[in-house]
Amino acid sequence: MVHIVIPFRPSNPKSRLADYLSEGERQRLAVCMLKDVLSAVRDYPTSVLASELPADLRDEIEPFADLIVDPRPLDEAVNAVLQPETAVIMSDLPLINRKIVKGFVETEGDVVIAPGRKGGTNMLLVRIPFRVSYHYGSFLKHVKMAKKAGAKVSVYDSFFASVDIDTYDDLLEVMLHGRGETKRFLSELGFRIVMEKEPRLIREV
Ligand SMILES: Nc1nc2c(ncn2[C@@H]2O[C@H](COP(=O)(O)OP(=O)(O)OP(=O)(O)O)[C@@H](O)[C@H]2O)c(=O)[nH]1
Ligand SMILES: C[C@H](OP(=O)(O)O)C(=O)O
Repeated sequence: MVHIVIPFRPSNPKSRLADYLSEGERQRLAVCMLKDVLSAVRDYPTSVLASELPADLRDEIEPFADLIVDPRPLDEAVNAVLQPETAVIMSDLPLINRKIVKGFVETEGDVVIAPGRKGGTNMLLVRIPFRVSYHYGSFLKHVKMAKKAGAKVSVYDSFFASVDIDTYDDLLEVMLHGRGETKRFLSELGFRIVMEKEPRLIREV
């Protein structure tokens, strides 16, 4: 069975949202998104690969996944645990669900990628030895690396899996499509959708 690894950095998360959310709000948002991802992968053995893990967070996550703490940068930490039949699923994908994860892990290919918008790698499944190289257009890098290794590459096409939460505009997608803890948290913070020619996100204070 595929083993799932979820990288997670709790310190100063989602810095691209710093103009809209306090650091405390961003930390809570990151945990809510992680918990929504953990709910989506609950049919598979899962490890959360955390850069650090304060005790309160450890207690919150432990019931749902094994915990690996590795302070090294993302690529190093993931490559240290990556082996065939591993799926790396990012912790900032609050719209994925069990059906999407099942379809992803059952997709044929030596390397299966669910791309993020703007060139990211939101979910990666490897059935061969492989090393990741995140950020800076990682989707194209990973496809090139896999093809250079002679691997069969499959792209898993999923809108919900493509929505990683990085910028203010991404929050609108959560309010439109979310059904879990992340949407509930943003609603508690006062975020609302204004139905105009294009739906618009506002925050009522
Ligand atoms: N274990 C581990 N996870 C990381 C690290 N950096 C990012 N992540 C996780 O990888 C996922 C995607 O990374 P980013 O989108 O860059 O997340 P982020 O660093 O919180 O966002 P920004 O501050 O906007 O770059 C997020 O779910 C992070 O929690 C790291 O150094 N170690
Ligand atoms: C982890 C990284 O996320 P991004 O920086 O694209 O949001 C990536 O997908 O390569």
